[in-house]
Amino acid sequence: MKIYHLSAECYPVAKVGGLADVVGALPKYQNLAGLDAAVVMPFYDRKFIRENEFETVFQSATLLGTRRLYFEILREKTNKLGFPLYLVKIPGLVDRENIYSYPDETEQFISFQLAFLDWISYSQQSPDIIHCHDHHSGLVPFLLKYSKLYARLANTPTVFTIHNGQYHGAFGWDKLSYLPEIDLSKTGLLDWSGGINPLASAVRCADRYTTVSPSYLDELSHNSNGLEYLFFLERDKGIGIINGIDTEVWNPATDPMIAAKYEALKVTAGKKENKEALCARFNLDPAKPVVNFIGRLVVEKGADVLPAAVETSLTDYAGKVNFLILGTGDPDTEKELQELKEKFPGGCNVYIGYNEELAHLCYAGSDFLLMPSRVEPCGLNQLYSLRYGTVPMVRSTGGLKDTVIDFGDKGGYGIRYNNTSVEDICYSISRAIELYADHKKMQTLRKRMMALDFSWDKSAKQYMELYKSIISTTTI
Ligand SMILES: Nc1ncnc2c1ncn2[C@@H]1O[C@H](COP(=O)(O)OP(=O)(O)O[C@H]2O[C@H](CO)[C@@H](O)[C@H](O)[C@H]2O)[C@@H](O)[C@H]1O
Repeated sequence: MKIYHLSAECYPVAKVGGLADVVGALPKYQNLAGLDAAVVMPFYDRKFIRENEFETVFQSATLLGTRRLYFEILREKTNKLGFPLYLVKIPGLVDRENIYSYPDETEQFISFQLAFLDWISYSQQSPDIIHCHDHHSGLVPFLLKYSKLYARLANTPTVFTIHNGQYHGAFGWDKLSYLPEIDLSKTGLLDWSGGINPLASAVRCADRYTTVSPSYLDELSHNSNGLEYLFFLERDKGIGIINGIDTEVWNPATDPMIAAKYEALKVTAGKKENKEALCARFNLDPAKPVVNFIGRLVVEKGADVLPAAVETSLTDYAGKVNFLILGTGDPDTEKELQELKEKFPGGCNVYIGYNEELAHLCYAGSDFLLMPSRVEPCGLNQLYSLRYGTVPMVRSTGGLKDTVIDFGDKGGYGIRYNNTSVEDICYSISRAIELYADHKKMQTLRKRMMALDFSWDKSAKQYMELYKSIISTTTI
């Protein structure tokens, strides 16, 4: 079965967050299971691409309105990621350093999708499934079905996965001319609230859509930044499949990015060594619990309440807890966190920026991982923390609800709370401090967490079943 995954991110080529982790891992597991899965993504001026060898497998020109854009499809020569990796390069438009936030982002992602479709169309390919991820590739299901240019591919089965339903990639109807000739009676399938909405269009036009956890599928009809009614209407087309993690990249027994490798049997000693390295680097006290936050400093992740929650905890439980925050995002939150670092030296430290290696050390060396997310479609951080024997402290939402059981419940191992609020976070911190003091309990929980299996095997199987069910219905 031939599958193309289309995505703006893919680890280790270009990563901003969890989308990259999923697209960098799922195809690998699919190939191990006997499928033929490849990734197609935009070209970026980044280290991985500069340092690896690529060959041009196709070149042509596509039309974006009246602009004629030359493009190339490059393929990584050695399949070193465990799957074929293809890059769409369009000089001057899709060849820059950053992944997001250029003023012509709409033009970038539309032309990326058009070049991909031109390539498979002109080179007479017939993939069994085109699997699109998030809004950056959300126009593909519509274009396949309703553009005359791609009529040969009109019955190609498509799956659309929503990693983040808050971003839609919407743009105005004045840019309709960027699309090739389409069936104008179908333009309603592009529209939401008076604009072209790639996420909404993909939900309607893909054969099936998936969310990265079952709970998130339920939540989208209550909270999806204006698409609630659409998700209510299209509920039956959706399926929630929880993300897995790449257990080769995230493995404390072999991880080259941590200070000391460890297995479940030696978890106490292994974490101690990593914690000492982490505390030495950030001037924290290894005798106290280290509570860590890793992620984008945005409202979705509850980062705006972090400064007040950390300050209140460090005041109310003075001398009993340390905080370490690794993230980047909203400038006001960054500033408030930096101020806390000055106010509580030795109690709180902050690393503003993106640092993959440090993230690994944090999962290994922290005792608790705080995730007060308002929205969390799946969440990978809590899965990584479980793998490294670090207790996740999560707000009960989306994938966090589906993957973390409170240690007060039977078989539990994490800390759960209901609200993204200073009160709930501080109360959870008090529970963490108490738990940390009980060495025996901590050891039991660490072993329990490390024995959990969140590898891709089960989820990859669910995607395979989904593909098969779509193929069997589209070919009848
Ligand atoms: N400053 C920093 N330095 C180093 N590493 C950092 C970092 N900030 C974040 N990371 C890393 O980025 C990843 C974040 O993944 P998440 O799944 O938690 O969130 P994200 O919101 O990006 O993904 C969206 O897509 C994924 C995948 O489907 C869903 O799990 C999630 O809920 C959804 O919001 C992790 O690998 C984390 O370690």
